[in-house]
Amino acid sequence: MPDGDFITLDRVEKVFDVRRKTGFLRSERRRVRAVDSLSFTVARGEMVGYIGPNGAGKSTTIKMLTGILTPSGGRLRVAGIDPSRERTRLAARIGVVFGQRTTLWWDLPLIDSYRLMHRMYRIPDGRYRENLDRCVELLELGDLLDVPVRQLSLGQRMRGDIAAALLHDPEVLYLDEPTIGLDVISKARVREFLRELNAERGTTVLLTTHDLQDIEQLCGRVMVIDHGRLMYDGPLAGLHEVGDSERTLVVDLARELPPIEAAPARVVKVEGPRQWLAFPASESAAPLVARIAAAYPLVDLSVREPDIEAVIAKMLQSMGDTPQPPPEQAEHVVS
Ligand SMILES: Nc1ncnc2c1ncn2[C@@H]1O[C@H](COP(=O)(O)OP(=O)(O)OP(=O)(O)O)[C@@H](O)[C@H]1O
Repeated sequence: MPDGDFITLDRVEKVFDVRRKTGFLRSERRRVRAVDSLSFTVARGEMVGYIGPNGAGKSTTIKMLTGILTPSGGRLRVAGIDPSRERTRLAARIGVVFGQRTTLWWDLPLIDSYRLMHRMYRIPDGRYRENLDRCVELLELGDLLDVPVRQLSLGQRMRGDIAAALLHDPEVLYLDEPTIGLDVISKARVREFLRELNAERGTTVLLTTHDLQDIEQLCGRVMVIDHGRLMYDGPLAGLHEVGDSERTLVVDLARELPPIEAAPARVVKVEGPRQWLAFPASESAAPLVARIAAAYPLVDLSVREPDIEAVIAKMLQSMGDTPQPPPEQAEHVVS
C-alpha cells in the first residue's frame, strides 16, 4: 500500500437521526449531517492537526476512524482496513486518547491498568515490557506506577493514558484534546513525547485540539473542518494567511517611549513602558524581535498566539462561510 494512502476517506458521510419529544403525542425528528462528503488522505508518519468549531464533526470523524461509528455513506480505510467491519483487527494497530475521559481503572494503581491491558489485548511479553519501559522513562511515570489513578493530577493521568494507548505499539494514534486543562510544563512534556514518538517510531498522529500551540509545535499539516466539510488542508502558516490572523508581541521597554516603529508590526496598545504590537501570524517573530532589540532599550518580551477559535473564524469568514449550526433538517412527526 502506498504511504500516501495510510488513512483514506472518500466522500464519507455520517447522518444522525435524532428524535426529541415536543409534546404528549408529538415528537420532532431531526437529521443531523455531522460529516458531509468528507475526503482526505493521511500518509504514514504524518502528524496532522484536525481542528474546527464546536460541533464541526471532528469527534464523529475520529469515531468512524476507530470503528465505533459506521459511516452512512462513502469509503473509509485505515491501514487497508474498513474500521467498522473489522474493529478488533484494527484495534491492534491504533491507539486512542480522549483528553476528557480515561481508559484507566480509576481505583487501581496505574501499573495494574497496564497489566490488565497487557492481558486483554494479548500484547506479547517482550513488546509490552519494552513499550512500558520506554513510556515510563519518557513520560516520567516511574514514581506514579503504584498510585491509584484517582489520586493522579490531570497532567499525570494524561501521561498515564498516553502510555496506555501505546503499550501495543500502534501505527496510528488519535489524540482528542491531549493537553486540555494541563499546566504549561505538563503540556510541554506531552508535546515533546509525541514529537519523539513520531520521529523515532514513525507513528502517524491525528490530533484534535483547541490549543494552537499543539498544532504549531507538532503538526506540519492542519485540516479545518466545519459543518462536516473540509474547509482547509495545508500548513498552519497558510491558515494564518488565509484568515489574515495576527500574533501579538508584548514588549517591555526600559522607559516610556513613543510607539515603536517596526512595520509590518503596528502598536495596538501602550501602557507606560509596555507596548503591544500586532503582526501577521504567518511571519516569524524572530526578525521582528531582532530589529526591535537593536533599536530600543528592551527589558523583556513575549509573543502571544491568537486563539484557535479566532483563527478558524477569520478563515471561515474570509471564505464567505458564516458560522451557523451544522446542516440539519427538522420534520414534525406524530408518534
Ligand atoms: N450520537 C449522536 N447523535 C446525534 N447527533 C450527534 C451524535 N454525535 C454527534 N452528533 C451531532 O453531530 C454534530 C457533530 O458533532 P461532533 O461531536 O462530531 O463535533 P466536534 O467537532 O467533535 O465538536 P466539539 O469540538 O464540540 O467536540 C453535532 O451537531 C452533534 O450534535
